This record gives sequence, structure tokens and C-alpha cells, in this order.
Amino acid sequence: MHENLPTGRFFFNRIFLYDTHGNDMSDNALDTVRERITALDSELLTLLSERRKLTNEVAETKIKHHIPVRDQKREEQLLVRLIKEGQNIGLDPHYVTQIFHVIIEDSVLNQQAMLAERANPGSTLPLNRVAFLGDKGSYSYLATQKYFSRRPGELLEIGCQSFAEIIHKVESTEADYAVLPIENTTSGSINEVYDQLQHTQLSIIGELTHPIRHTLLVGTNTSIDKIKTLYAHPQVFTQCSHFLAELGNVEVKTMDSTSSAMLTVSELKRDDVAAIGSEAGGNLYGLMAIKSNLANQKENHSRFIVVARNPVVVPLQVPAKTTLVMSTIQKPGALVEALLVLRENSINMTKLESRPIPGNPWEEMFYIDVEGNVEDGPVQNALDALRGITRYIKVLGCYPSEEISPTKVAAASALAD
Ligand SMILES: C=C(O[C@@H]1C=C(C(=O)O)C=C[C@H]1O)C(=O)O
Repeated sequence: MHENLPTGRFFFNRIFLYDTHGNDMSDNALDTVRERITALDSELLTLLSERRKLTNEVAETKIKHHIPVRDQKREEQLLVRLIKEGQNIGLDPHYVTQIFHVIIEDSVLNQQAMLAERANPGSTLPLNRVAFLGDKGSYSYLATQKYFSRRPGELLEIGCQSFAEIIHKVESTEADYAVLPIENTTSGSINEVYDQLQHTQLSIIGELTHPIRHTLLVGTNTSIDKIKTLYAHPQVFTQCSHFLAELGNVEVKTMDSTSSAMLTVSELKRDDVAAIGSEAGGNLYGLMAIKSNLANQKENHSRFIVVARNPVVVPLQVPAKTTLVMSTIQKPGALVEALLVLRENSINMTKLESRPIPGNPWEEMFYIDVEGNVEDGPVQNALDALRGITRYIKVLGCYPSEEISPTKVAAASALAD
């Protein structure tokens, strides 16, 4: 009768809880086990922090001896061993692999940030003034927090109402950095940001991807069927169009940012209004999530760029990306010719975007992200060749790549079978 997971049932106003073996876990027994879990979780955190310190020590050696940050052979050996050890104590390989992918990603990103900081000694500030879209709780705010948590110096958040205002804050030296969303896995490129990049002298100095988990947020006790008005940023509505279609007769109100949508709902204090935003952001406004996973695609991520007035030097031990903007000569096959230059130099292109040039109908600016360091031979050769065949070309920035692809463990998965 009690062979499954712990179960609770009401019986004469008392809750009886049983563990998987049918033992009574009510009251004290439950508290005791939970105390042990709490203590173990704290120990796990201490161990993770110690591991991080050790990987930072590894980074010091890598700086001294010019060793690349990433060592996928070492990662594979480590994962194979851990999967095996985990299996011996009842942990399934998928679980172990997932956890260690996150741990290794954190360690690689921290080391990269350390190396980048050392390569740009004068650029470390005691206070990083960062402009971003919206206010506390917006997705850009969460991305800003994440990016600067790995970097030295305090963070001063400067919330803005538009992308133009964000760029202006950095150009006018009111802010040191801007964090801008550039593309999303569901809704694609954010054209407005590309258009801002066409006119600015600022440089891209970093990137990061952040999971965008849309939830339905409300300010009072209510249910989905009562909602009549929904507040969100236009990008959010695009990413959640399937959910909106299911909702049917609800009025949608577009807001400048996710945070202003959340603020509006928290101020209205009504049971027929809701905002779409992240659960973490909603918490900052005292909102509750009544439905999650609202995006059309389960894997909904945004890529953000970090821009500053001056470019940065990316050490050659760190995987780098370079973003170029160019316009080609008006002749058939001009773009193909430009892309062939990348192939000839064995350069991998990770993104190609085109945007109209204002005042020049049917002419396009091409934005190209490539894997490679602007200080390194292949990118320099490609740039020389491209300068000869394009009408205009500019490097928008070279920055550490934050796309840490997880190391695959073929041998270990075989072990697991
Ligand atoms: C810590 C190191 O740097 C990276 C991170 C690793 C880790 O977190 O275990 C392993 C290999 C490297 O990709 C290392 O080289 O040992």
C-alpha cells in the first residue's frame, strides 16, 4: 500500500506520511531527514566553491605558460570516471553528465574571464556602470547580473527605455558598458539592435547566452481563465504566440520592457491582468507565476552582446569570436565571393544577418560573426582579402566566445549501457 514515493493523506484531520519502505515519516521524522538534506546541500555548495577556487588556480598556470583554457581531453577523462563512479553508487549517467556539464561550463567561463581581465589590465573598473533595457527583473537585467558576476568591480545598473538610449549612455560616458539582446532562438534577430550597431563607434567586447523562461505572472490570487489583459514586451509576444492563440480573447498590451509589464501588473493589483516575464524577475515585484514554459520552443535562449567605448584584446588561449559589418560591391555573386574568403582561411561563420541601409533602397549591410581572433593570422588574412573586394568593412569587435559546447563522452555512454 505504501510502496511508492512518500505519500500524504488526510485522515481525521491528521496527515500521515510514509517513506518508500512504509515507515512513519510524520512530524519529527520528516524534520530530521530534511535537516540532513539541508546540511548536505550546504556541503555541496562549499565543495562547488572550493572546486571553483582550484580551477582559478589552474587558470593562473595557464596564464603563465600560455596554455589554452579549454582542455576537452581532460574533460572527457573526468566525465568518464565520474559517470562510472556515479553508476557504482546508483546515480544514472545522464544525471551525472548534466550536472558536470554545468560545473565545467562555469569553470571555463570563469577562467576565460580571468584571462581576458589580465590581457586588458587598465580596463578593470572598481564600478561597472551598465546600461540595459528595462529595470530590475527584465531579461536584460538578469543577463547583466550574470555577465558581471564573473568580473571584478561593483555593478551599477542603469535601466533604459530604448536601445538608442542604452547606446547613448555609453557614448556619452554616463555608462561604461551596455548589454543588448541580439538574437533569440525562437524569434530570431533583434533588428533594432543591428540597426543601432550601424551608426555607433562602440565595440563589442563580450557575449553571453541566457535562458529565457517565460511565465505568466499575476499580482493577486487568480486563475488563467479570469485574465482579460496581458502586458509584455513585443518580442515576448512573438516568442509566446502559440500560448496567446490558445488563450483566445485576451487583450494584449505591449510595453517597453518586461520589467515595465511586471511593474504595471503589480501596481494594478487586479485579478484580471497578468504579465509575461521570468519567475525570478516577477519575484522582485511580488508577482506569482501561475503558468510556466510559455515560449513556442522549449529551448528558448537569447544571445546578448556587451559593448564598450574601447575594444578589448582577447588572449589567444581563449576561444574568440569576431563580428564584422560590411557592404559588398553591387555585382552578382559579391556576397558569395566574400564568404569564400572565409572558407579559404578555414574560418567558421556562426551568423550572417542582413539589414537595409537607410537611404539606399535594396542595398544591404551584412553582419557576420566568425570564430577567430582578430589578432590571429587567419582572421587578419581574411580581413585583408575582404578589404579588397567590399565597398565598406569594419570590425565591430573581437571578444571571448561564451558558447561552451559540452564535451561528448562516447566511451562513457557505452559504459552506461
Ligand atoms: C580546470 C581546468 O580547465 C577546464 C575546466 C575543467 C574542469 O572544470 O574540470 C577541465 C578542463 C578544462 O577544459 C583544467 O584544465 O584542469
